[in-house]
Amino acid sequence: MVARDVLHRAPKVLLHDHLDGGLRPQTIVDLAGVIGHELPTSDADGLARWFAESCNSGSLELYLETFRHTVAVMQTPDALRRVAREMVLDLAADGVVYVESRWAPEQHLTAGLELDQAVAAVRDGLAEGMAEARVKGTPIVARQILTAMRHASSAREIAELAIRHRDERVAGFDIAGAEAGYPPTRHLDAFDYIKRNNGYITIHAGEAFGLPSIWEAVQLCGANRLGHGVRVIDDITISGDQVQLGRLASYIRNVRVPLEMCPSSNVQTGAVASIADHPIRILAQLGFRVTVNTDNRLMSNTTMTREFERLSDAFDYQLSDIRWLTLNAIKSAFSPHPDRLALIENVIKPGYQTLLEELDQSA
Ligand SMILES: O=c1[nH]cnc2c1ncn2[C@@H]1O[C@H](CO)[C@@H](O)[C@H]1O
Ligand SMILES: [Zn+2]
Repeated sequence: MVARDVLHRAPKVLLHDHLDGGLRPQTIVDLAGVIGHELPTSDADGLARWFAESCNSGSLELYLETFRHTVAVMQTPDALRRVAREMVLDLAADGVVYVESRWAPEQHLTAGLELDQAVAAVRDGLAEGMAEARVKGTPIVARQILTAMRHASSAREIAELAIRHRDERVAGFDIAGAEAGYPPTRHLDAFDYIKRNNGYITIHAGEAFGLPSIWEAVQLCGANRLGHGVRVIDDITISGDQVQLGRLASYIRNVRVPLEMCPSSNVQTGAVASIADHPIRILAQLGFRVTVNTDNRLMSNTTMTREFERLSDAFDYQLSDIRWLTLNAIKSAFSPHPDRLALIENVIKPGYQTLLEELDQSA
């Protein structure tokens, strides 16, 4: 098991974190006060508990209902900028050196914002957060992923928005929301648009629904990464020390499709029974391109440090395992290859080297 302090200091990479799932409780209270939005409680600690408890139902649909409150307070450029800036600062303080933060612009238009304005507000918040983090000595690279809601019909418009802003810190395109009943192929035209424009796609798939969703995402929609993807385990048969991969699982492993796994979130929505039962362990052993993510820090009352701590507890992961997971993540980022190499060589490898040497000396 790796000590919390070591995990905290280790450079970390976060590919799957929802901007509207990571607000500071006090910020929700502040912003709700300004617009007169009614919250379950106006006490920040009480609100943090309310989110975490409401999200423990074992149902993705109930889990998603809580976003009503965070989305409600993120409807103006000021609010979006503040939330984005604070997200960057909170992650930098947790030792995250690279983040792709996702959110669904179509959910932020109720006060009259235009899609492009909303994206610009988040871009400005990211820039402010990065500049402040650099001054604090905790540099971080922050980008956004634009999500379309899978039950809605704006996906093509959001795909165009993502391409239009790709040179302004928009790294890629995603779909999220309730999975059962809303297969990825509902939005084929959006994915097609992204592909034709050489953009990048991640798809929430294999979380609340199984292999057909994963297959569509990868083979019909051209997903470069899978959000969660936990159910790929359904295509793997294990009996004793015999392991048999089905064609889909083999394909995903062979072409190195990154799996954005979110352990705490998966337990809350019932995708897995417990951290100890999480398929991440076996998938990592089998050599899948596994990454570790927070999904929604507010709803899961978590951080990257905490996710690694829980895995390290459950599976006796060592710092070398955390390093492998982090390298998987940065290799899978939607940023230019030379930028990723620079982060690996200048930040991630040296960061782990220092920590590993410290651990050696104290052993
Ligand atoms: O784990 C998840 N699975 C599916 N959808 C999610 C998850 N977490 C958040 N969202 C959805 O994504 C929207 C944009 O950020 C959120 O508003 C929420 O509805
Ligand atoms: Zn998610």
